[in-house]
Amino acid sequence: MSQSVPLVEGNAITLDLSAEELDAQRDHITSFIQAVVDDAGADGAVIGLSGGIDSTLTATLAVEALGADSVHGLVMPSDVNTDQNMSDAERVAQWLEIEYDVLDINPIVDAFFEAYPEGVDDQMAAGNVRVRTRAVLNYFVANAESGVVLGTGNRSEAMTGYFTKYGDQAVDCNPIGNLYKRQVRQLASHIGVADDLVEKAPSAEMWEGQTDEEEMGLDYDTLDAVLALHVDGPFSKSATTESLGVPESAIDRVVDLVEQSAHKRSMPPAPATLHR
Ligand SMILES: Nc1ncnc2c1ncn2[C@@H]1O[C@H](COP(=O)(O)OP(=O)(O)OC[C@H]2O[C@@H]([n+]3cccc(C(=O)O)c3)[C@H](O)[C@@H]2O)[C@@H](O)[C@H]1O
Ligand SMILES: Nc1ncnc2c1ncn2[C@@H]1O[C@H](COP(=O)(O)OP(=O)(O)OP(=O)(O)O)[C@@H](O)[C@H]1O
Ligand SMILES: [Mg+2]
Repeated sequence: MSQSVPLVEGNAITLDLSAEELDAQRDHITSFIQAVVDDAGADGAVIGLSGGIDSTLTATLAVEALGADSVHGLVMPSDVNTDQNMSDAERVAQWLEIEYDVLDINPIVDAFFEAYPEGVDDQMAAGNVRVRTRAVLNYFVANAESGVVLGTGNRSEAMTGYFTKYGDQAVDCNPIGNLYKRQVRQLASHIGVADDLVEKAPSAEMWEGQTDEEEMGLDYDTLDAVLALHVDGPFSKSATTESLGVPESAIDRVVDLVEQSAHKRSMPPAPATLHR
């Protein structure tokens, strides 16, 4: 199955995967996780659990790939996480029967804020500190337990740069990185994740009340379709506009997000070697 060529029948876009395709994705991703852990010579995997669908699906597939004894979940509340999400994160760990710890990141984040109080009122800067603090803890556990850190980034986030550089992106692999967000939900539902988790509004929870769709100014179904048709696929701007019935401004917004975030998808550049 190709992710780079969207399926279009007439004017209907079928980003949706069939049951056979979802089974194939399930096998493909679990094989990928096994290969990453084997190649690293690691004993298992560490994953942050947020109660959101990306970490829930990734953890579920990791358990299928490695066994529950080889997956360690970290639930890392801060004062801007909802109790509902944190209890959902614990519920997922219990459902999967994996070892997990609840690590309060507030004291760590506060230490950063005390070190540089000038940044505290900058919602984005402060939110990114929360995200990067979790990355440090993921690697603390991975180093100590000879594990790899499983990322939870999906294709829609990767393409738009909707992640914190060296934060939730600081991982050893992204098992669901080939799936658009809509397909993440489909696969999660297909493999038996509870409906309330599949249907929950996506949120980075970097500040109170944040939702992905509000911040991006786009709903995921539109974003995914524009990515699949126009950015990954061969459709022109006008053909995409016509097929989806969305304004050109939505296409421009997506293209802008993709272009502006190019720096997040490559290694930090250095000047070319000067020959002596
Ligand atoms: N052109 C360029 N070339 C090289 N580096 C460049 C650059 N432009 C910015 N930078 C660097 O990148 C920094 C900005 O990037 P970054 O620090 O990531 O911060 P930024 O992209 O401003 O914010 C992170 C975004 O990701 C979203 N997010 C984060 C975490 C999780 C989730 C989620 O869905 O769960 C979503 C969050 O809501 C926000 O929209 C700048 O401070 C600068 O250091
Ligand atoms: N409070 C938290 N505790 C542990 N891990 C977290 C927490 N918040 C975020 N993470 C990690 O950061 C990842 C990125 O967050 P993101 O919001 O994109 O994914 P999600 O919460 O799993 O799904 P959704 O996008 O639907 O909310 C999470 O999947 C999880 O691995
Ligand atoms: Mg989330």
